[in-house]
Amino acid sequence: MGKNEKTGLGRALVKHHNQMIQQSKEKGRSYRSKKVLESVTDVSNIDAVIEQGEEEELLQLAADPSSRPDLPIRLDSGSSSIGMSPEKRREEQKKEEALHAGSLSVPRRPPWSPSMSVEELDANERQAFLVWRRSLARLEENEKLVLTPFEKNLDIWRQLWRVVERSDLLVMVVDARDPLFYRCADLEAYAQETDKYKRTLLLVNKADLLPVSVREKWAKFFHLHEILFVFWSAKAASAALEGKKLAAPWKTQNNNQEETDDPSTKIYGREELLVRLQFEAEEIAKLRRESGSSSTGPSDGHSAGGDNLSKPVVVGFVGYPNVGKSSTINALVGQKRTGVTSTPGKTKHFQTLIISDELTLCDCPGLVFPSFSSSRHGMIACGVLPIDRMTEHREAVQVVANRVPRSVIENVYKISLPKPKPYEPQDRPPLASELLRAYCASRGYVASSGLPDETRAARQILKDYIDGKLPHYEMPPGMGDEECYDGDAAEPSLSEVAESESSDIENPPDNEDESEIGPVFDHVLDDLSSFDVANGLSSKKVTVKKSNASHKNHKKPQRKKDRSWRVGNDDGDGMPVIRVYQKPPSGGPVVAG
Ligand SMILES: Nc1nc2c(ncn2[C@@H]2O[C@H](COP(=O)(O)OP(=O)(O)OP(=O)(O)O)[C@@H](O)[C@H]2O)c(=O)[nH]1
Repeated sequence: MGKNEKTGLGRALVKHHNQMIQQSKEKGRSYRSKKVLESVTDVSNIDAVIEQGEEEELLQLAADPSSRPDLPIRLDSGSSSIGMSPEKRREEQKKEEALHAGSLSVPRRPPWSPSMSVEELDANERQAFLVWRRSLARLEENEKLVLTPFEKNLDIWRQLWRVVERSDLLVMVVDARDPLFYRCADLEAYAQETDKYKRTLLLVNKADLLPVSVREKWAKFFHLHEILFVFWSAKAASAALEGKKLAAPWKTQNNNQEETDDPSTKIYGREELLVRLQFEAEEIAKLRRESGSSSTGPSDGHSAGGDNLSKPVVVGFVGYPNVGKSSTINALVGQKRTGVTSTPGKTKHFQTLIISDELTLCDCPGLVFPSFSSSRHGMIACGVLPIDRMTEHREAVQVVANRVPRSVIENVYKISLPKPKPYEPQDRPPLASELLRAYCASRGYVASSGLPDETRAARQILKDYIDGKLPHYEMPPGMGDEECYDGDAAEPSLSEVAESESSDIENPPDNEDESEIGPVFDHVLDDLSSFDVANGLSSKKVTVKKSNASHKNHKKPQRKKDRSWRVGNDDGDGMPVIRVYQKPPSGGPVVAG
C-alpha cells in the first residue's frame, strides 16, 4: 500500500468522522426546531450533551450557575456490579432506590401569568425543564439504578401541564397487572400543588386480566393507602357496546369465579364509569365553590372548569403509553371504533371531548414518567420499551419465565418444559433457553442456520405476555408470590386458551362459531409430534406451514387507532374539541362470569 493510498484512507476517515459529527449536531438541533410533537424517551447521554450545548445560553440563566454539572458520558454501565449475584444486585438496587425515591419528580411548570410574553414564558419553562433533566441525569449516572426511559420532550410535558391545570379530576390510567409500576405518585402531588381540591383517580384498566380474588387484594391495598380507584376494562366496555362479552381468562372448570357486585372489586361498565367520573369531579368543584376559592386563574397555574356552575366539570386522562387511554376514551365516547394500536406515543396533543353539558374529558398524550425499574428487559416485558428494540432476547424472555408459573406457560402453549435437574431447586423457574427451545420445537420455528429461531419465538412470547395471553400479575406489596397464582384461578382451562388465541371477545350466542376454537390445538399438537428436536428441523413441511398459520392466529387484528372523533373545532386555545353524541346505555354484564 503506497503512502498516498494511506493518506487517502486517513482523509476519508476524517471526512466521515466530520460528517457524523455534523449529522449528530443536526440531530441534536432538531429537538429544538421540530414543530411536530414527538415523544423523546430513549435519548442517550451523547444526545443529551449535544442538546445541552444548544441550550447553553439558557443554562446561563439558571439561578445558580455554579450548580451546572457536565453530563458525563457513561458507556460502561454497571461495571461495579460485575461479579455480584443477581439477588445481591437487586438488594443493592432496592437500597439505592429507597435512598433516591424522593428525586423521582415530574417537572413542574414554573409560575406564570397572562401578562407574560410568550418568549418569557418559553424561556422560564425551558430553564425549569433543564434543571429537572439535570437532576434526573445525575440519577441516571448511578449505575445501581435503572430509570424508565422517561419523556424528555418538553412539549409533551407542556401538554400534561395543561391537562393537569384544566382538569377538576385527574384520571391516571394504569395497567391492572402492575398498577404501582404505572402509578406516578408525584403527579398526584403536583396536581394538588396546582389546586388543593384536585384529586386523582386511579383507573385500573385491563382488570379483565385479573381474577376477582386478586382484585380483592388490590382493593384492600388501595383502601389502606387511601388511593381513589376504580377497576375498569376498556376492552370489555367496548365489547359490551357491540353487544358482545369478553371471555373471562380466569374462569376455570374448578374455580368458576363469578363477577362481583362489590363496588370495590367489580369492573365498572361504561355508564357507571361516566357517572362516577362526573360525580367525583362535581364533588371537587363543589368543595372549591364552598370554600369560596376562585383560585382557578392562570396566574395560579390552574384553570379547572368546575368553579362556574354553568361550566362542565373537566376530567383529564393521563398515563403511560399503552395502558389503554385511547381504548378507554373510545369506550367512553361510545363510538364504533376500528381498533387501537400498541405503538406508543401516537397521541400528540391533548384532546378535549365534550361528553355532555356537564362533563368534558381531556385526553393527554401517553408519556413515560420517571420511575425506577428492575431492568431494561423488564421494561420490554411490560411494554414500556418496544419489543423491536430487544437485542438480548433471552434476558427479556427470562423476565416472562420468572413471572409466569411453569404450569401456566405449559398449559397456555401446550408444551412440556424440561424439569429442573435433581440437584437444582425444584421450584426454580424455567430458563429462557428452555422455554425458547420448547416453543420453537412446538411451532417449528427454524432459523436459516438450521437452529431454533429463538428471536422469532421471543418476540411472540413477549407479545403474548404484554397482550395478556400469558397471564401474569403483581400482588400488592407485602403479599408473597405464593399467593399470586392460587391453584386453579391461575390456570386457564384448555378452552380458554383456545379462546384467547383466537379472540378474547365472545360473540353473542347466535353468532358463536365453535369451529374456530378447535384447530388451534390441533395444529399445536401436530407441531409437537412433527418437530424433530434432535435435528432442529421440522420433519414435515406441512407443519411449518401450519405453524405459520398459528403465528397468524397470534397476530392481533389490525389495530389502527380510530382518531376520527378527535378532529373538531377549536376551543379558543388552539386545541381540537369534539362534541360527542352518546350512545344509549349498554346493558348486560361487562365480563363473562
Ligand atoms: N385485555 C385488555 N387489553 C386492553 C384493554 N384496554 C386496552 N387494551 C390493549 O392495550 C393496548 C394499548 O391500548 P391503547 O388504548 O392504544 O393504549 P394508549 O394508552 O392509548 O396508548 P398511547 O396512545 O400510546 O398513549 C392495545 O393492544 C389494547 O387492545 C383492556 O381493558 N383489557
